[in-house]
Parts: sequence; structure tokens; C-alpha cells
Amino acid sequence: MNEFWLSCVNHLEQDFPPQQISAWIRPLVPLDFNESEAVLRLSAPNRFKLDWVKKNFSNQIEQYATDWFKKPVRLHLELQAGNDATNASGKPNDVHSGALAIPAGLAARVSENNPAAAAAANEVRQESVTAVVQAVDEKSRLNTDLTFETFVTGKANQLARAAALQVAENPGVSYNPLFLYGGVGLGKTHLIHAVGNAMMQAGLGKKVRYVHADQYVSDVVKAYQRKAFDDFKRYYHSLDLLLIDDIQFFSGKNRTQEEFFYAFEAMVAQRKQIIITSDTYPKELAGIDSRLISRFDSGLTVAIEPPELEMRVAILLRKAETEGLAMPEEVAFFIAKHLRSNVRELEGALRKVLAYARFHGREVVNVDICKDALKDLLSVSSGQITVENIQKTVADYYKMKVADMYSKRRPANIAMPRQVAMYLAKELTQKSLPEIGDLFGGRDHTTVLHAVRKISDLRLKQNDLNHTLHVLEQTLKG
Ligand SMILES: Nc1ncnc2c1ncn2[C@@H]1O[C@H](COP(=O)(O)OP(=O)(O)OP(=O)(O)O)[C@@H](O)[C@H]1O
Repeated sequence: MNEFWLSCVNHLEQDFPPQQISAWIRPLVPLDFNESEAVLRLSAPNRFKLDWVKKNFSNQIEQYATDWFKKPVRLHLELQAGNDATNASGKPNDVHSGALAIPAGLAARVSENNPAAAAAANEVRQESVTAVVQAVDEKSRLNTDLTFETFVTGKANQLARAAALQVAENPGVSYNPLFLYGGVGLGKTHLIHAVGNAMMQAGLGKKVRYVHADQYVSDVVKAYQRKAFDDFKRYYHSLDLLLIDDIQFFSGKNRTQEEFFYAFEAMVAQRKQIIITSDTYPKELAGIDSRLISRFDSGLTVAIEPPELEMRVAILLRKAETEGLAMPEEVAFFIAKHLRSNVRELEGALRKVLAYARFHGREVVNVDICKDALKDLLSVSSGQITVENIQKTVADYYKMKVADMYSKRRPANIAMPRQVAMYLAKELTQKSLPEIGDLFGGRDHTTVLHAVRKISDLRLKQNDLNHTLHVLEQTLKG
């Protein structure tokens, strides 16, 4: 197990900057691998790290484990025993606990056999402490790297950024709540951290808290179990700025919604600022109480759209510069033309190019290096619009599995995106109706025709759907 984990960390080091490895990966402790169920268990030192790793690294870890153990592995993350750093009021108990968590057994073994490695491990532990303290302010849970200064602006996000700046300057009085929505990886989380960091930097002693909706739900559950609702309420109602990310995760969680409703009312009445992000606009949120939806819509609702070409280039150039990589503009254009869906994807590509260039000892990259480094990514999005591209883009947008594009399952939340994808396939490719039917799991051409007619028709009547289609077309055309 330890051998696997060391190798996995080595592997992740190729893809992610050292700061991220120290902050998020090294604090994880490998627990065990269950052969029969193919479940890999890792523990994280606190809830914040657990959520972060789950969101940002679990795919890579699962993929690597799948290659290593030669079977499809599922990752199970859990909190280190007795180390849940979040109490009922949402405050961390132990600021540094996470950074010291290099597996104890492993550290002992390393130090017995190899004093130099032990010293290095120690150094890594020290470095982890610094990295965590720099990257995340534990009290507010703000990532201090996500600021307005590091946020690249373009047409796709200028409105959202202007609104966020306005709120940072006049919290509680301009737009309350500010509701930001958009697809995955477009910068919503970044922007709300930027508001929080700006308020903290202003040094007025404001109480700020970033919380992912999932975390809020589990705080409610904990408060319920510990009968500590008063503390919970007091804490949330006492904030000056509450940043709540991915509110769609409240869907169907009635008790959480009720608590949030009270917190919302109390904060807004006292002119305390709330900023919410979501993958869709308020009225489209499923499983959320209508009185909350109407509250969400009572301030300012702004979309972040997929970045246009020039903005993607600017983001790549800025991020390459930060990483100390000399990237000529033509190279940034090359990557930006091929990768169009979101900023997270661009960051992933840049990391791959960076690792490749470092490995081959190149300080300046060119288009050929990029083609090699990004072989896998580029084959998926080869510039042309293909039905596969459409299926992937639509599935990403609606947060569903690509496999459901071909499956026979028919619940409305799958059937509708599938029809949208069929419509786009007809609009944007040269494929015939029977060919499209084949690519959607062998469906009949009349099914495709029905989907195309239905979506064309609805598009004229429903502004929201028209907007969604517009965003998808823009993403696909680049
Ligand atoms: N305009 C931008 N300038 C610089 N970096 C950006 C920009 N937009 C996004 N990013 C970066 O892209 C990555 C993904 O952004 P972020 O996590 O904010 O997306 P998101 O919209 O919250 O996505 P999700 O819905 O998946 O949570 C982050 O590393 C963020 O810093």
C-alpha cells in the first residue's frame, strides 16, 4: 500500500505544482486497499482538505490506482480518526493538524533505512505547514491565492467580476445576495474567494466565511446530532460575509434549506453580505424550496460564460508566467484553439505541458512540444465539431455521465440533455439522422428527428433553453 502511495504521489507530482502537492496530497494518509471490492481508502486531516481533494484530485488518484491495481478502483476518502477540524459552529479546532500527516509508519521506515530521506520527509512536512498557511486561511476557509489580481477578465466574466468588485467595496448594500452561476470550471469559486480576500485585506476586522454547500449540509447534520443548533445559528448569523459555493447541492435537503433560509433572512436584514454560486440560475434549481429561490433572485443574478478565444489565451499566458514557463503567444493560441470548454481544462493542459517541458529540460515551449504533451487531450477535441465532442460537452454542462448519451435510460433529467445533444449534432455536424441515431446507442432516425424538432420548437419559446443552447454552441465552436 505504501509503495503504491509513494508511486502515486510521484505520479501526481508530474501533473501538479509542488505547492499543491504539499498542501493537499502529502497530508493524505493511505489506509488500505480492499482487493475484493477494489476500494482504496485514504484519510484526510480535516473536512476542508477532504472536500478539496475529492473535488480536485480524486479522478487522478482513482485513475492511477486503476492502472496500478489493474482493476477499476473506487476512492474512499475519510477523516483521520479524531481529527475532524470542523466543530458544530464551523470553526476549525486545530489549525495545523493537517500539514503534519505524513504516514507515521512510513516516516519511521524511511528514517530507519535512510537518514537523508528522513530529513527530506521532515522538510516536506515543514514545507506543508508553510504551504497550507499561505494558501488557505483556516478561519475564513479562503484560498488566499484566489484574488481579483489573479482573475483574468474577458467578455465572458466581466459582468460577474464588476458585480463582485462592487460587492467587495460595498458589502451588504449594493447587491444582496449576489448570485453567480455558470458551468463547471469557469471561475465562480475563484471570484467569490476574491471578494472574501479583498474584504479581509481591507483590514476592517470583518468576519468572512467560505463554505461549500456540501459542507454546510454536513454542518447542519452535525449540529442536529449534537443538539447544537444554537451555536450553529449564532455562528452563521454573526458573519459579515458568507460565501456559499455550489448551492445546487442543497437539492432535496429540506432541513438544511430551512436553516439556510433563517441565516439568509437574518444576515440580509442586518445588511450582511451573502454570495451564492450555482451551476444554474435560481428558477432552474431543482429540489429547492420556492421561498429560497425567490430570495436568491432578490439581489443580482449574473452568469459567467465559457471564455472566448482571446480570454483563453490571456489565461494561459498569465498562468504560464506564474509558473515560470516561457510560452510564446502562438503556443497559447494553439492550446486555446483546441481546448475550449473551461478554465480548469486549460489549467490541466498547462500543467501537462509544464511537466513535459521540465522532463525534457526545455525552458521555452513550442507548438510541437504542446502537440506531444497534449496528445490525449487534443485527440478528444481535434478542432472539428464531432458528435463525440457534442456528447461530452453537453454531458459536462448538465453534469451527467457521457455514457448516458448512449444508454437506454429515460428519466427526464437525462432524456432532455440527450435530445439537446442530438439537436446540436444535427445542427453542427454533417451527419445524417440515421448516423446520429447510431452514435446515440443505436437509436432509430425517427427518435433523432423527434428530438431535433422538439428542441428547435422549444428554443423559440423558452429563453432559458435558448440561452443554454447558445452557451453550448459557443463552447463547441470556440
Ligand atoms: N478568469 C480566470 N482567471 C484566472 N483563473 C481562473 C479564471 N477562471 C477560472 N480560473 C481558474 O480555473 C480553475 C477553476 O475555477 P473555479 O474552481 O473557480 O470554477 P467554478 O466555476 O467554481 O467550477 P465548479 O462549478 O466546478 O466548482 C481555478 O483554478 C481558477 O483559479
